[in-house]
Amino acid sequence: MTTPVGRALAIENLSAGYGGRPVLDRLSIAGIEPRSVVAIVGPNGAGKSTLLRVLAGLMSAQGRARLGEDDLLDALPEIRAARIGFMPQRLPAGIGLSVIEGVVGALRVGPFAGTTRQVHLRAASVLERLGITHLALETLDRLSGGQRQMASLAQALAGGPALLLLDEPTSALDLRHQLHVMDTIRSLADEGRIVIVVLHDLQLAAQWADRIVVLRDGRLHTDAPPEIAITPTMLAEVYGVEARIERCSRGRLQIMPDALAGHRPRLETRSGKPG
Ligand SMILES: Nc1ncnc2c1ncn2[C@@H]1O[C@H](COP(=O)(O)OP(=O)(O)OP(=O)(O)O)[C@@H](O)[C@H]1O
Repeated sequence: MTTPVGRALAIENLSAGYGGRPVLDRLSIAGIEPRSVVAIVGPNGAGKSTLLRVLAGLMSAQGRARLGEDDLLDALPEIRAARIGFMPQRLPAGIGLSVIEGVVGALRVGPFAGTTRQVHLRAASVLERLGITHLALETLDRLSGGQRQMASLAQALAGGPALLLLDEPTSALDLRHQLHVMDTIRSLADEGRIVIVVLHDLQLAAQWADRIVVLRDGRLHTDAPPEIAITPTMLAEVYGVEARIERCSRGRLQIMPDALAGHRPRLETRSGKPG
């Protein structure tokens, strides 16, 4: 894939909501450099998807979100299409296209300029990169949840955008595909892109992200590298969970949730009865 020009992303005082109900509240995330993977984490309803939708231009907001020289909130649709690849939490149903037609469609609206043959070759190479060539002719509507996620990811990264916004790309995937997708995300960033990925799996976030942004109630709670962001205190404050954090033999963080904060776990005796 072509290497995009590196552009830093800066989010300043972003506020957004639905029908007058505020969700994001003056959210600022300082300079996100090209080649970085930023994991957005936080409890259900914290505003993670809303943040991605705002950055993708799918809802209006106050504040600024600058990608290089462009303010994404004011950008023309063609500028956004050229710069951003967005993978929603769920691909809309009722699309009668095959997997490869979906990728070709994404290339047609994006910045990729080429002959019909070039567009099809590019679409085929994207499917190959994700290991889903065998799904090329399957209808999107007839795929399993995990297969749909892979097809949706293929559409998002097809045009080689500078900024990739991925909303829970691994939530329906088996272990092997999770690793494949996170590995692909890492290599996409290493090519010069920014990848912002919403994840519920903190273990994956700790292993693959350069930076963890924790949202709580639409506000920034923490923005730091994994070793600093993921702490028992953060897990208690944000998720209401008591957890231990240890390092495995490879030095990676291991998160072990023990109980809801303030609740003692029921200990089983050998006889299987609570002790
Ligand atoms: N289309 C919508 N209309 C009205 N309110 C919405 C809409 N989408 C989301 N919300 C509300 O905005 C808040 C934030 O939702 P959002 O989907 O951004 O959270 P999230 O952090 O992505 O959650 P999850 O982890 O459950 O996916 C929630 O209170 C939700 O009810």
